[in-house]
Amino acid sequence: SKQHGFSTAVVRLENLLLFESNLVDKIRQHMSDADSVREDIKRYVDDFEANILHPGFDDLAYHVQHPVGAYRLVKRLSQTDPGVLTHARLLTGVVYGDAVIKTTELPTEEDLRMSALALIRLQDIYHLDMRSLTQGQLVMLARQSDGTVVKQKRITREEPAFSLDAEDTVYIGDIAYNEEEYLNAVLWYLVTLDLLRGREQVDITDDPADDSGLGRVDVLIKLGDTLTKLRQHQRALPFYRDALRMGPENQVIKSKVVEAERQATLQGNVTLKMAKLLKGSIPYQEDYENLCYHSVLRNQPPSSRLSCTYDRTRPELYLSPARREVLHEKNPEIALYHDVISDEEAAMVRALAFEELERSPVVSKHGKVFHSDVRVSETGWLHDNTTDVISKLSRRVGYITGLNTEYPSAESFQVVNYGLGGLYVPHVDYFEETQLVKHVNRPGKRILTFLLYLSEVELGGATVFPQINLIVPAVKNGALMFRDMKRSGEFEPLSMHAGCPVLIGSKWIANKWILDRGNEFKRPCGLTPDE
Ligand SMILES: O=C(O)CCC(=O)C(=O)O
Ligand SMILES: [Fe+2]
Repeated sequence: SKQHGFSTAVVRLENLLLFESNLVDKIRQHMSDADSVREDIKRYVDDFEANILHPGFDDLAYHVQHPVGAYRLVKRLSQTDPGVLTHARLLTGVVYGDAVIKTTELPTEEDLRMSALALIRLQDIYHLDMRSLTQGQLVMLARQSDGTVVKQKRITREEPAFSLDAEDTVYIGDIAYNEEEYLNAVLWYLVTLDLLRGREQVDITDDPADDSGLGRVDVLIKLGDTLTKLRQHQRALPFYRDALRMGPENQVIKSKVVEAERQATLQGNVTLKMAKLLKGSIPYQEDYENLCYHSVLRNQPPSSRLSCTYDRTRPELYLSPARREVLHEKNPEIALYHDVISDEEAAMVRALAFEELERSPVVSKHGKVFHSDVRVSETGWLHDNTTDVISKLSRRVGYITGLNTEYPSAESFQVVNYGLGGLYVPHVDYFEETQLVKHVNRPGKRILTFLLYLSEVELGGATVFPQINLIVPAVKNGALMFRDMKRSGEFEPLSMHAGCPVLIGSKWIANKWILDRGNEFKRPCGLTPDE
């Protein structure tokens, strides 16, 4: 599989959009110099401007940090003829990236599919109102157990407004259906019907199919089929019947109605609850999703501020103490440090890592390394000797933690940029014996995680600990520290943690894992074995 893509690291989309806006500027210039350009180039420029330029809105990055804006960009470019961009580049001399690249790499069909999955995931976990979502607005719903909406919270800026049309929403519904996420598919198909209805009202021609040929009948059948998959035959029936009304001669629809009627009768009057199917492979999935949902709904600093102290325990920290906020006193000890790194340093780390970024791996129970949507991000490793900035930062982590951070007592920095709806589901950072894969960078056991937040995240992307009910917001330039191993040398299962899906933003972090090697004597035993 491909080692990177446009939906697995938001920074790639940011770069792509910068390149495009530069390119379009130059083409415009070219045109105003009275040179004519090819018709397809003109169309490309118009399309770009219609999608990206919003009067009074100059935050270019926001377009791709917003999941609907990003989806639109990926879709537009995955359908753009690469030849057009190649020609435009030759015409203007604008380069993509640092070097002149022969073929401009554009988002693919797979990128579009992953962008759709991101929207499905975000809508699901953050309970986003569908209709608002199609208008590019993120509105969180709170539902009571009986299904009534009790609270709504709008969480996005008003400008710019991106939108999804019926063609988009039915495509996303199909992606959900193919992933067997039927409950999600129903939502996307329902909003598609809604959009088609709205379109019919403004459409004077009485054509039930829209420009793309998508008709109401198709969507009604999809709804019926999806509800059938959910064994909701009673609920499927009205959709099949509506479809039949629009095409009374259609034998396929007729038989669907008959079959649904038969199944509904068999089922009797019991209405099955349409509950979300937890696939069981994600530990603490419900707690995780709840914590993530609340982290955005509340959008406030850490819930438990036990104490905040200035760490001056070491002379190196005396002049510039790291502000230390204790989030969990022990078992495991968890602290948030503020202003560990400067804006300039963070920018430098991001830039250095960019060249190294590759799709993030996950390690199975049996030590197999693979890619999965339980971890949507790209990672790049930075050795201490990369530059002075990195070695200085590594030493600083050593001062703060009181542990040795020099190889082989610690791993290199693992820098991460999350993708669209990027997340990392609950996991522990330590490796069990069965998982010990050969890794040159990991000559020991992980005893402590030091996680630096290298960017602001506008919405979402908190770090959460599902077993101890703790939310840690991604505080730029701050660092989260926790123990993966008890002082006695045993694993600390309560260190299980996760990265919540990024709703809006480009989330960057850097992990420094400190190993037992060479830190044995700096890791005195606690007073009790479980400490
Ligand atoms: O991004 C986060 O908040 C958590 C990341 C994490 O747990 C990891 O990279 O191991
Ligand atoms: Fe982790």
